[in-house]
Amino acid sequence: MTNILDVKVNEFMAKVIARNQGETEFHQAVKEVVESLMPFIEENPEYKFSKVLERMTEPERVIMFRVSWIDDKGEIQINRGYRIEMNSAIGPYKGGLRFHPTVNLGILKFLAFEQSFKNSLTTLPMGGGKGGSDFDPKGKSDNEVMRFCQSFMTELQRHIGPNTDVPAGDIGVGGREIGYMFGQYKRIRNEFSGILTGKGLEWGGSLIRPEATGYGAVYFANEMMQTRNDSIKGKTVAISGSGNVAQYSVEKIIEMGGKVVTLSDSNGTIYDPDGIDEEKLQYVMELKNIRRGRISEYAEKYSVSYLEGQRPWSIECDIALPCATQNEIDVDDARTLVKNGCYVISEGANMPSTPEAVEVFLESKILYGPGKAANAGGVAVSGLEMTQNALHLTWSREEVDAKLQVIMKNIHETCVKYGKDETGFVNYVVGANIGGFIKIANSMIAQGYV
Ligand SMILES: NC(=O)C1=CN([C@@H]2O[C@H](COP(=O)(O)OP(=O)(O)OC[C@H]3O[C@@H](n4cnc5c(N)ncnc54)[C@H](OP(=O)(O)O)[C@@H]3O)[C@@H](O)[C@H]2O)C=CC1
Ligand SMILES: O=C(O)CCC(=O)C(=O)O
Repeated sequence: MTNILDVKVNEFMAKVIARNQGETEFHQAVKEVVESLMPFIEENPEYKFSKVLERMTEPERVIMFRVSWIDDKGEIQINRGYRIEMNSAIGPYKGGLRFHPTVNLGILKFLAFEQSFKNSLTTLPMGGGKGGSDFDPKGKSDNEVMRFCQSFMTELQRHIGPNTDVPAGDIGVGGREIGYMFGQYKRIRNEFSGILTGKGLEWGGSLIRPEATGYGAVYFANEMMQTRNDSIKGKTVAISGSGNVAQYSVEKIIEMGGKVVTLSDSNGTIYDPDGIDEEKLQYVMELKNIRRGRISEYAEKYSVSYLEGQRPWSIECDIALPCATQNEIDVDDARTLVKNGCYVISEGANMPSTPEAVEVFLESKILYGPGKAANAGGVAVSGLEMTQNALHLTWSREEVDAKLQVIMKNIHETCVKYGKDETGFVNYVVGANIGGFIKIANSMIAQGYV
């Protein structure tokens, strides 16, 4: 028999799909949230009458612009730039910029939508936003990346500000790109202010911001495991990706006594059964952040297996940390992980599991931490960077890390509060969605029908 709530979800989604045609990742992100929230909204009619969810799925503002720049051969290149200003009910728009050839409107809208909930979960005053470009930094010289970033910021600077919209990094945007964009903003506006986070330490950045997403995802896994009197010590961990989030996840897992056996990039996976130790991690950081090489070089250097064109999910592990990109765990990967004994998933990436994969994790009753809760540590420390900028001071590494740990603990508690069912099982998807929603929804109602 069809459930009345399913009918309502389907009706809601039919409207979202009709208004946002072809934006499949956005539909996916919205559906997951609507499925979690529909029972809660039915029980709390003030949210229904004020159409909060309908308003939350419509960005407050979408900015799209041309980015022209000149490559090293003197040829003009044209890319498209975006900024999605999704929701400012609880603070200035906040969220990363992604530079990757797959970037399009639908992907950025899914990211901005998820970001609004994630930022609310941190308890810090940050609204949701996301942006980027279909520019591909791979294979470009530093000068080409600089010219692109300068052109991108020449337009973006009109739309951002420390109390308006504060972008940061995401895929393809790290310290180098943030530096070039910050320099261009300062040149145009003649103003040194906290308009980006992830800045260099010498010019307004926060200690622990580069580490924060990876560390936070590991802290979140640890919090989930503690509910079963378990810990990371002695566990085998599979990690995907080899960029910012993956690298600092490895660092924290090593520190907490676990063993990381995989890393990957878009070409393939390395499998190191002895584990990636601190020295090997330094090699990965140099390979990826300075030489900008491929992870296959790790396999050659340390004589371990390289699984060309494959993701890490066939490797036996206790804990999986997807830290690459959206939809990188499909239903078959999820079944393989569970069959092989994996019982903790903490998502460093945004929406890395397909809806069918999430269903497998929830049905198996493993500890599954969705990205909007598990990877909130990055934006949380961005929020702390904003606070330090506003106060014109800097906190020590220990202070920032302590605050990050408290924030991750609180996010976990919020998920438990709203996600625990009558059997005692915690559905972290439901918990994160309801926990993130309430603060935004109440603020939107208080601020009128805008
Ligand atoms: N940086 C942050 O603070 C935060 C990041 N995130 C999320 O974490 C994930 C990783 O981001 P981050 O580490 O910053 O990005 P980086 O650019 O530093 O690294 C991305 C990694 O993922 C791989 N990757 C990217 N796209 C694909 C793809 N389509 N298929 C397979 N592999 C891919 C890259 O491989 P290759 O080099 O081959 O492209 C690289 O190893 C993203 O989902 C991001 O949204 C979430 C919260 C905060
Ligand atoms: O630090 C930030 O502002 C954004 C981080 C981010 O892009 C994310 O949480 O997905």
